Amino acid sequence: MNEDIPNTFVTKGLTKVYGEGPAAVHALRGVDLEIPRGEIVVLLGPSGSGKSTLLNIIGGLDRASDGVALFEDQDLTAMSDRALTRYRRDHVGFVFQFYNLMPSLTARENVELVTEIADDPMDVDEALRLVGLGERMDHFPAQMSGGEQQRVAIARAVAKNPTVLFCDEPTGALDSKTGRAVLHVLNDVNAKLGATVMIVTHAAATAAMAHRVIHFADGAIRRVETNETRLSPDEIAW
Ligand SMILES: Nc1ncnc2c1ncn2[C@@H]1O[C@H](COP(=O)(O)OP(=O)(O)OP(=O)(O)O)[C@@H](O)[C@H]1O
Repeated sequence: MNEDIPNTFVTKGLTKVYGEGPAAVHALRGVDLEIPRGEIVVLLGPSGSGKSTLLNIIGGLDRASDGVALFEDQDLTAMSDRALTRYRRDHVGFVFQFYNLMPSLTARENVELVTEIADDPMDVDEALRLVGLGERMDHFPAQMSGGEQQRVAIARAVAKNPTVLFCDEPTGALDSKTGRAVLHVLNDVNAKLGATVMIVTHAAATAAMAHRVIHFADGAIRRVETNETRLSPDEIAW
């Protein structure tokens, strides 16, 4: 993390076109964006409006067609594949709707998969305690509820001490109680570790816990709001 740079991400004219000619899909149509360091940012918008595409590009999983995406002072759009892989490994944690845990490994071993290759990892037990699974470290995914599995996935993502945590529909498969518990964990990760947290969701009420809310439509940003007061996940109407 470079403390002298106020924004984790800056994008200028970020454009993504899938396919060519009449079949071309304009997923991002020139997105200009600033994501300040250490914020929780929620991205809202209709299905197909480009939210995941943006996350994938600034998360180093996909390439832009045009425009610039800066992470701190590094231009992701100019990086080699190798540099992009290193960026992901050193700085980025991902949490998806489906947890992608290894079924044959315990919670602790799933997290160790990441800490073994990370530069400056957290202690594995500490990461599992942070998500409230201190007592479940030796359990396998099949022995856990959906919310618990998602918390293992979050522990795995945060254990490498990421600069930024990307969450694509992190509560999409969860009931309201477990969804809230997962949002609490994301709040804690932001507050205690200082990670910038970006959440794509269809659960619009989640926006109340964010510092900043970005509304997407048709591959472009329509509106950015900042919340003067933020709600705790407990106060969010589901
Ligand atoms: N690999 C791909 N090839 C072709 N088109 C794609 C690809 N990925 C996404 N798209 C298209 O790009 C547009 C933006 O998709 P994206 O997944 O970013 O939207 P989204 O806002 O995240 O949607 P959702 O809320 O449904 O996840 C959509 O029209 C989608 O069909």
